[in-house]
Amino acid sequence: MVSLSLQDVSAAYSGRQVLGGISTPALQGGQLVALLGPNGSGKSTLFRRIFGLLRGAGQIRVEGATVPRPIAYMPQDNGARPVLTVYESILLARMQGRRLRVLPEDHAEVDRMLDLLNIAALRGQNVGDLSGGQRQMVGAAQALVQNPQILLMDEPTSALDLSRQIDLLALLRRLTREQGLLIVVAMHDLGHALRFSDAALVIGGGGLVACGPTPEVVTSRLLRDVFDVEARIEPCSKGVPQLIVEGRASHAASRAA
Ligand SMILES: Nc1ncnc2c1ncn2[C@@H]1O[C@H](COP(=O)(O)OP(=O)(O)OP(=O)(O)O)[C@@H](O)[C@H]1O
Repeated sequence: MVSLSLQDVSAAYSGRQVLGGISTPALQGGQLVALLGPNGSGKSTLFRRIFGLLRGAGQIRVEGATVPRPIAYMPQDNGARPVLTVYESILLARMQGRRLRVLPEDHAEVDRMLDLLNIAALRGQNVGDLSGGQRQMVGAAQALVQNPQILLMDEPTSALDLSRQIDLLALLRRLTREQGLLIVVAMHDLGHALRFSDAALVIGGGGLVACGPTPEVVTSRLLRDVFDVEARIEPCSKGVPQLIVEGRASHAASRAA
């Protein structure tokens, strides 16, 4: 099974360090890991560093991979060329790092992704004519069509309506189980993190705040200390943990003073 571990990893832009000293235990395939942290804490930066788009100190270790390019990355803005059709842009993503000789199985994989993500109706449309949510679904298809063993997804549900957020996260979790994939998803919705992720990696203040099983990491205390939110976590009637938000922690503290 594939695994990813970080040892004392840092990242900088033009000499300005944004992240430092990030170490994690081996994140094992078969899991969905939520990457959490406030705006500007460095989630996208950490993805760029892991994917090799940024240099820095420390070690990024991938073990157990059985393909030459085990990692795929879905950035926040997928940068798909607006003049390409949805079908062409997914096919182009599949061909990354390979000679441009399209095989019948490549077409079959693109068709499979269109069906899997329920976007087959968009196949002939230009990417430039899509809505934000539709573009995001195409971005997910572009990442998945590469058949990675580790998938880094930067806020893949931020433009989706609620039912599509649930569908996509449930699909991603199913793929981790069925294919032994390790999927790391940067997200702001801590309720979704509680519901869909196995483990959570939290960054803030330029470093790692916590890494471990989600119910142990995403707690009222973390919400208060890292996100400045007063909240309770309670199981619903089906036993799924729910986040009940009361307000900003600092406002509550200043009212009490
Ligand atoms: N290309 C860049 N050049 C210089 N600084 C950058 C660049 N990209 C990001 N930064 C800085 O690095 C820090 C971390 O940004 P990053 O985008 O990684 O945060 P994030 O956690 O993904 O934020 P958000 O939740 O808002 O998407 C911020 O201070 C940001 O200004």
